[in-house]
Amino acid sequence: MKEKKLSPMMEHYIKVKEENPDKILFYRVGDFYEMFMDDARLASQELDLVLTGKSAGVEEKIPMCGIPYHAANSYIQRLVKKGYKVAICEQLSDPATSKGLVERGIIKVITPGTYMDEVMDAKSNNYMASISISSWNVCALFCELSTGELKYQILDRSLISLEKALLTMDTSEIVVPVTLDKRWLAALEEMDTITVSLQKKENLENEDVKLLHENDPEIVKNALAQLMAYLKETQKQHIDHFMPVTSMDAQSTLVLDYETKNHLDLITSHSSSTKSESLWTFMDRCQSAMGSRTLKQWIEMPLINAPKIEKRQRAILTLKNDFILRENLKEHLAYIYDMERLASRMAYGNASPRDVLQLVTTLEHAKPILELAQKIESYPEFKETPDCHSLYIEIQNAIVENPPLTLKEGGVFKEGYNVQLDELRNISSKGKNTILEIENKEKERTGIKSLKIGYNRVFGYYIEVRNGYLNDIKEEYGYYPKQTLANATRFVTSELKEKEDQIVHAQEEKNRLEQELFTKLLLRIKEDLFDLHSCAKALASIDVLVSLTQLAIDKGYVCPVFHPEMSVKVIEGKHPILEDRMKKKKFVSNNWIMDENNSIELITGPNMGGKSTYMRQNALIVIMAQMGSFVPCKSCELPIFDRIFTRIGASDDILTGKSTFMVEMMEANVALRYATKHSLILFDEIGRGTATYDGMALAQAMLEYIEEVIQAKTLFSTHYHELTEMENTHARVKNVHVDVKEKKGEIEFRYRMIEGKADKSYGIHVAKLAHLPKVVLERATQLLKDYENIDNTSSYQPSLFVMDPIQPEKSKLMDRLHELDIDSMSPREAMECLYELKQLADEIE
Ligand SMILES: Nc1ncnc2c1ncn2[C@@H]1O[C@H](COP(=O)(O)OP(=O)(O)OP(=O)(O)O)[C@@H](O)[C@H]1O
Repeated sequence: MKEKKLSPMMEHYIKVKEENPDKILFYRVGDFYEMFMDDARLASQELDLVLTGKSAGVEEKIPMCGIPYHAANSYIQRLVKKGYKVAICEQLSDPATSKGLVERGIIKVITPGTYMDEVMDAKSNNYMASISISSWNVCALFCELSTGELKYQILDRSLISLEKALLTMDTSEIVVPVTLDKRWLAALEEMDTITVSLQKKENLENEDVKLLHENDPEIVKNALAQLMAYLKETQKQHIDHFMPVTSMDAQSTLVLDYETKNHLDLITSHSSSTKSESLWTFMDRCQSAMGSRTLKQWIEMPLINAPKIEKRQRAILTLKNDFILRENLKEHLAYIYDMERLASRMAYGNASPRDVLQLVTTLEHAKPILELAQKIESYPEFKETPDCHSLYIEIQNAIVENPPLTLKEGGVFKEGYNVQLDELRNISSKGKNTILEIENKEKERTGIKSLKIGYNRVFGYYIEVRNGYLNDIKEEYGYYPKQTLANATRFVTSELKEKEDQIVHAQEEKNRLEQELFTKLLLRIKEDLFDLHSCAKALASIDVLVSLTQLAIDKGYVCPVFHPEMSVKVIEGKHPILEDRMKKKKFVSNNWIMDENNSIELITGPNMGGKSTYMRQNALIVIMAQMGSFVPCKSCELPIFDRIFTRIGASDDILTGKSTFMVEMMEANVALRYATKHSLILFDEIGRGTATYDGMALAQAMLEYIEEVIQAKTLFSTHYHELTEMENTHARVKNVHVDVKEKKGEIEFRYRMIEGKADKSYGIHVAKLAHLPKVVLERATQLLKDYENIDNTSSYQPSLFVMDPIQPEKSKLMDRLHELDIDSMSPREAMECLYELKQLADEIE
């Protein structure tokens, strides 16, 4: 018996699938994208599709599911959001005219990092990162296809720093070299939210070299070459709408690492309370998506340069004082679409006529916005910003006021824009009249009143005559029968055919010409891409400045003052979000005052007393101040901080599954190693995760180290009351505590920070508030009395020993030496590394 073989189409499918094992293959068959075998099983589950079977030549049916091609976008979006890659295998030849198997091939691969449909979340970025590794360090080159942004970060050669950098940027996909160390690859693949793609090494194409600056390190060049090769492979075209790469230079911004951003709920809120929100969503009064994204960047990267901060402050002050200017700007900003993404989509070539309309609307308002913004004196660059007005005039002259959603429907261009298009439009619209004229003429000469001319896709135009009148058709009329129906016959005449050819031809020509003109228009827009991006950036900044002004006005915030000394004077500071959320109770404001010689505020007081809130509010005030915003307090004098370290609340490590205590120690370690005199450290109940004496000993040792060596401004909350003794022995330690009132065994929280130490913990009182069983509370009270009678503190000695300080530079040097993989270094890398080691060593002196 002859062995059954797979059908040629299935054989082709299997071949393509073998070449793309890590992608879900959308295989175009007629009006559907079909998925087969494992892909079909997976997609049917992920997309709730019905799994059917296809007879593909062999006995057993092959699992199959499909989606209509016109609805593919939403399915692709769902798969990509879940981290899958989708390869689109399209029909490349027309099934109607091709003989044998229709030619098919992959036209595009859509991945989490390359997805750039218009429905993507407008306010958030979708970064993908190309990772290149040398034996010395790691470069993460972040790119956003939808905005054309390229920026890099150079990190230590450590997996943890890479993972944190990727999480900080909310990276959806990474491209790594195929040669990547197996251990690293496995760890990166384990990260839940990131899709990993491998790429072979390629050289950087000449035209992409212009994206780099002369002094960009070699490792950045490698990352760019790898990224461009990957994009070419997946997008099947060379991407040429990127802006030149920029460095995410840590030196010019206040460093907030991944943990700090999380602990302070800067971008996403981690609290389970539905009322809570992040600082970003709280502050955001931007009218455009570009503005919201820029505000996010300002929050994540506050400045450390006083003139740059003051530039933003002065702009807010101008806008605050000029009501008319502010209101006029707001009026125009309401019409600003996502110009950054629109311009990139156009340069990429997948823009729709509606996108072009949105760009025109944006540009129409860009000019008055930039003109108005010239009044903001601290931003002289707004005077130089291109308003792209001539491009606006050109597009406006081309596009109708209300263009259709897609090009297919036609009617995108204005009358008078192109002579040839007008002529073709004339012919096809006249065509309808011509057909009507023929119908009337035929009715007259045959005398058949019911005769009519119709159209179908198979026969084109035809004359339909009811069968009862067939005898009235004379031979000289030249009627050729085309189709016989039950009660009528359809004919054509040579005149009808000739007119039909003209009409159909004009229609096809018209469509082709509109497509051609639209492509030309996109290319014209692409010529101004650079200007469009600078204009978009300026509009986004103006939007943020107006938004910050409105926030300051709505909430009565004040302008912070910066000084070179390391003293802090925040009068009546408030937690911006908590203050706003409190409806029934009033938020109690608190001063935060630390003079030059003060380094540590040791905060004691009962649980629920407001210690964490006080620490967080101070960190948020610092961040808001250094991003240029006004702040929630009565007056505010601050130094410029270089970095904020936080250890607040209990959390496990989402990366490596470390215990709460371990994470606490690791975070404390980072602060102790890298904090400087200009840093701000927030330690919330450090040491509570272990036995009391262990915890207390660790806490005191850390405090002593900060006090004696680092001298960073530190807010340290604790329930170890013994630590408050340090105030007497360590000059830079100051005790503060939260005020509570105790009345007949009940406590009343005052949320006010006052000088001095707390005398009691009130833990049992708080437990009572939580409605613990009465018997448990009674037993605890009794035990507490017993404990208090044993004098524990007499054995406790606040230490005065002087520690050998860890020099941050020295530990950095040692870390680097340990990390070195000398065998895999090229002579050049070895040389570069030697220079860097020498520099580190010099810094220690
Ligand atoms: N300044 C304030 N004004 C009004 N209410 C406040 C203030 N500070 C805190 N609260 C309220 O008290 C609650 C507890 O505050 P917070 O978490 O800061 O206490 P805590 O002292 O850190 O407690 P624990 O030691 O248990 O962590 C807050 O959720 C808020 O509702």
